[in-house]
Amino acid sequence: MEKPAQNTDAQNGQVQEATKASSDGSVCGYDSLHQLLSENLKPHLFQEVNRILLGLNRGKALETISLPESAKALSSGHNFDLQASCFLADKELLREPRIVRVGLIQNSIALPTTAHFLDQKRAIFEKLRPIIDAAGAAGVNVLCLQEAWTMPFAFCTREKRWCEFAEPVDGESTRFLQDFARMYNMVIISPILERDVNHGETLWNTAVVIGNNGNIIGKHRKNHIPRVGDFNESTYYMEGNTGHPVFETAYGKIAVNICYGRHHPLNWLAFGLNGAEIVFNPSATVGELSEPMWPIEARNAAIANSYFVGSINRVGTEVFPNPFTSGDGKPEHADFGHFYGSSHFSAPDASCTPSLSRHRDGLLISDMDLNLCRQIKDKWGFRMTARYELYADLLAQYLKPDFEPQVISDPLLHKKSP
Ligand SMILES: NC(=O)NCCC(=O)O
Repeated sequence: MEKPAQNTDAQNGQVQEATKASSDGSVCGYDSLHQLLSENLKPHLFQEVNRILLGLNRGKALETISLPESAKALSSGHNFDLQASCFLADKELLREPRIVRVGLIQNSIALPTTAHFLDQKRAIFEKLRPIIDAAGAAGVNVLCLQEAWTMPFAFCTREKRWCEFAEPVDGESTRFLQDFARMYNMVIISPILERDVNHGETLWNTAVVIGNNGNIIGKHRKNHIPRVGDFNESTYYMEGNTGHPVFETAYGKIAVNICYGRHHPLNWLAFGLNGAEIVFNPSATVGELSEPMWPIEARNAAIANSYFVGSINRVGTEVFPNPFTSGDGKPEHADFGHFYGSSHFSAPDASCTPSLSRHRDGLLISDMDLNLCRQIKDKWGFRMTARYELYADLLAQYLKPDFEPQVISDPLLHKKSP
C-alpha cells in the first residue's frame, strides 16, 4: 500500500500559522467561518456553499441592510463588529407586514478579573455604552445582551465571592439600561445574576425584560443549569421557577431561553406553545465544549417551533486569580477556554444570518417580518401535526416511579447462531 504523502515544510508552516492565528480566537486569522469561506472560495462556489450552510429566505440569500453612518462610526471608533441583514416574508392580503429590527450584543469583559469588582462592572457598562448607542442609532427595536453580562463568567471557580456581582431585578444594571430603553424607545433584555432579596437572598440566573418606556415588564429565570465541564453553575444559583413566560411587547411576543436551556427541545417548545415569535438565547459557552452544537441547536428550534431565534455568546478568554478543577481529570487551570462569540439569528424558514466575529465584540442587527412565523406554520403545519397527546401521555407515564420503557424485544434475540 502506498504511504500517504508527508507534509512539506511549507504545509507544516501553514498549519503552524493557522494554529497561531487561532490562538487569538479567530478562525485561522479570519473573523468567522463565513468570512474565511467568502474570502477563499470563488464567488460561484461561495454562493452554493452559502445556500447550503445558511439556507434561503423567500428563495434568495439574505440581503444585508445599510445602517446609518453614526452606527458605523461607533463600530469603527470602538472596534466592534457590526453586521446587519434582513429576513423577509411574503406579502399578505389581510395583514400588514410586521417588521421589527432586532439586535444582539456580544462582548468580552473589560478589565482583568483581579480588578475591584465595582471597577470591573462599571468598565463593562462603559464598554457597552457605544454598542448600545449604535443599536439605538440604527433604530433597533428589541435588543438582547449576553448571559450574566455585568460580570466575568466566574461560575467555573466555585468561589463564593463572585456572588457579590448579583443584583436585584431593579438594581444598578437595570437602571443603567432603563435610560437607554427610554432614549431609544427600545425593548432591552438584560440577563444578570439576580439576587432575590425578598426570598432570603436567593440567587438566580435571570433575564430582566425592560419595556420601550423604560419599565420592567417582567423576568425569566434560567430553567436548566449545566453540570458539564467547568460549568459549575449549580454552586451559585437555583433552577428557575418562572416557567416559560412570553412577554408581549410593543414589538412582538418575545421569550428568553437562557444558555444551557438550548439543549432541551421541550424548553424551546414551551416558549413556542406560549406564543413566542422571537426567542433569545443569551449564552456563555466555550469552543472545546459546544462549538459544533452552536449553529445547529438554535436553528433547529427556530424551524421546529416556527419562530425566530437570536443566539448570543460572549467573547474572549477570562483568566481567574486562583486555579480550579472540575472533577473531570483535567489538570488545574485558571480559565474556561475561549468564549467563541459567533452570535447569529435563525428564522423559521431554516435560513440564518452569518455569525458575528469569533473573537471581537459585536452588534448583530436583523430586520425580521414576524408574519413569517404564521406563514411557515401554514406551510409546514408542525403545530397541527405534532400529536402532543401522544407525548403528554408518554411523559405522564415516564414520571411515574414504576415506569417501564416500551421496548419490544426480538423473541429470537438470544438464540444461539447455528
Ligand atoms: N452558561 C451555560 O449554561 N453554559 C453551559 C455550556 C453550554 O451549554 O454550552
